[in-house]
Amino acid sequence: MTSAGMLASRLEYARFEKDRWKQVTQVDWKSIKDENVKRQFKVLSKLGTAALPEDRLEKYDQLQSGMERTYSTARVCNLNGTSCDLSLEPDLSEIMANSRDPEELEHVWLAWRENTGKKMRNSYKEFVELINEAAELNGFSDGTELWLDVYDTADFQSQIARLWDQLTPLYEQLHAYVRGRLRQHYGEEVVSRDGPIPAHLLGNMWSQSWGNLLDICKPYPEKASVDVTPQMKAQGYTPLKMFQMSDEFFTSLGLIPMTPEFWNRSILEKPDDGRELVCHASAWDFYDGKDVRIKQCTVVTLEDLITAHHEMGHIEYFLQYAGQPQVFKTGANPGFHEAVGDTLALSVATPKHLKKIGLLEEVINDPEVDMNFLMSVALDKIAFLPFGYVMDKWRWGVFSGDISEDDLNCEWWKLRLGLQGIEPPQVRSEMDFDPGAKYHIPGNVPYIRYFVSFIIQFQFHKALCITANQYDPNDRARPLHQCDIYNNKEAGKKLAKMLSMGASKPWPDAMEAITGQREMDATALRDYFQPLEDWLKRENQENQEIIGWKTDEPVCT
Ligand SMILES: C=C(C[SeH])C(=O)N1CCC[C@H]1C(=O)O
Ligand SMILES: [Zn+2]
Repeated sequence: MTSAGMLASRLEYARFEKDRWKQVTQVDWKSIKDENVKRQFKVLSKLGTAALPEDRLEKYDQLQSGMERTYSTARVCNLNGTSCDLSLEPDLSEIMANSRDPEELEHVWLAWRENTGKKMRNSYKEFVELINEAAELNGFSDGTELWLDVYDTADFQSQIARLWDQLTPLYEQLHAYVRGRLRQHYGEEVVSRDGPIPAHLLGNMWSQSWGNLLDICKPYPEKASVDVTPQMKAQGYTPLKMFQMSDEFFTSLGLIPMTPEFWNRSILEKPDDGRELVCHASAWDFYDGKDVRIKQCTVVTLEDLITAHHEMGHIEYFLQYAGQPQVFKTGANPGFHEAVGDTLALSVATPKHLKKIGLLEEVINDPEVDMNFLMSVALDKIAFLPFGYVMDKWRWGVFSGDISEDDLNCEWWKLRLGLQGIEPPQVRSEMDFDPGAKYHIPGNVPYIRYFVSFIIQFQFHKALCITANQYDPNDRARPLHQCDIYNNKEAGKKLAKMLSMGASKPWPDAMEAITGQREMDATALRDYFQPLEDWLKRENQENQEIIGWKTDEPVCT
């Protein structure tokens, strides 16, 4: 469909939404006794960006599709300039993951931002005005209030701040250890003893997950690591096989199998016919209980096998709540939708499960192999937390006006330095717009959902592991990080019960259905990583690593 065609259908749908909204506002729905019906009206009483006058909505869509197009068509040159057609997926992501040449990493890091964020700065400023205009038309103060309304939680932002405070000590231990290993690898000239970590050395274009540094950060380098990418390639894995394996995990729990429409209509590999595609992985619901699809430019790596489970989690959720009224066909809150696949992936990534599926020859019951595994999970899950927070803490500040439009980039780097303890390879300025180098900013996808997901997926995992008799808090022989719920129908039943609720009840009810708790709680995450946290404290003490980082060096002027 052309962008003009997409625009026309967007406007037509906005007209439909506005008509429906006008009808709803004429009903005294707040006095309806039936809780389920009242809840449906409450959802329909919010209009979102469709409240904008048509010319402003058209501008909103034009700005967003323009920024997304800039992002998804960006190409950069390699270090020596012999090729200038490198795209993010797979080229630049592969370099950021595997290159150990600081000069090449710095070049790719800078070139990507030059060709994405920097080109979007003015569009984004105008886009923020329209988000705030839509918020006010919905009776909210700004875009932040509009975005957080879906959580229906009065003190949501302070709950997030509290969760991050609880997890900062663990993050600082990991940060100190990783900085130490990177300093050993690259030398003190490149990585200091007490400063922030250079962002381009962390194995990922946005420093959001550090799992690609396992070769440098493995606690016991001489012992097996669980990055089974080589075995996947050696066994001739294909993207299709990766999704079939994920489907098999879901059905082993008694959950709903992927539909024929899914297999016939999904795009599981980057097309090689020159079609431009937004390669960022996504899952799509066509709301008929059968037509569900994934679009993912999958490569054969463990990282993409985990992402495949992440996206299949969205699909399973779509299928489970297909019987709900239309307005309830979504997650209990956006974090729930992001947590489903990751929860199952916590079982898939275990050495025990990788052996079951033939990707690990043997699982040596060796505490050092175990520590290597825990480190691989922490490099993704713990490293991610401050990034997940920064992405929306910055946008909340921009929408509310706490961050002025003249300070967009330097306020971004103040948060990146303060919360993540990372610094850019070169001092940045307000000529740059580095937030725009991350898909979810031009794509206008709220991000705190992933922070919420990384907390609650451990609550879900812990509850399902207890149900599957794979974890007993009082039995050290069965630690949480070794749990694999594969094939357990009881755990599957408990998960399905929560998923089938969709958004028909407030999210604490859905949380209670699976965990017995009614709030987000970081205890399960801390329990999972306890053995690693103890190890990190000993290791950092032995190596006299400094915990924390200096913030006096300018990162943006
Ligand atoms: C996989 C998706 C699509 Se819903 C995604 O955007 N994620 C999953 C983890 C965090 C975030 C990212 O890639 O930045
Ligand atoms: Zn997702």
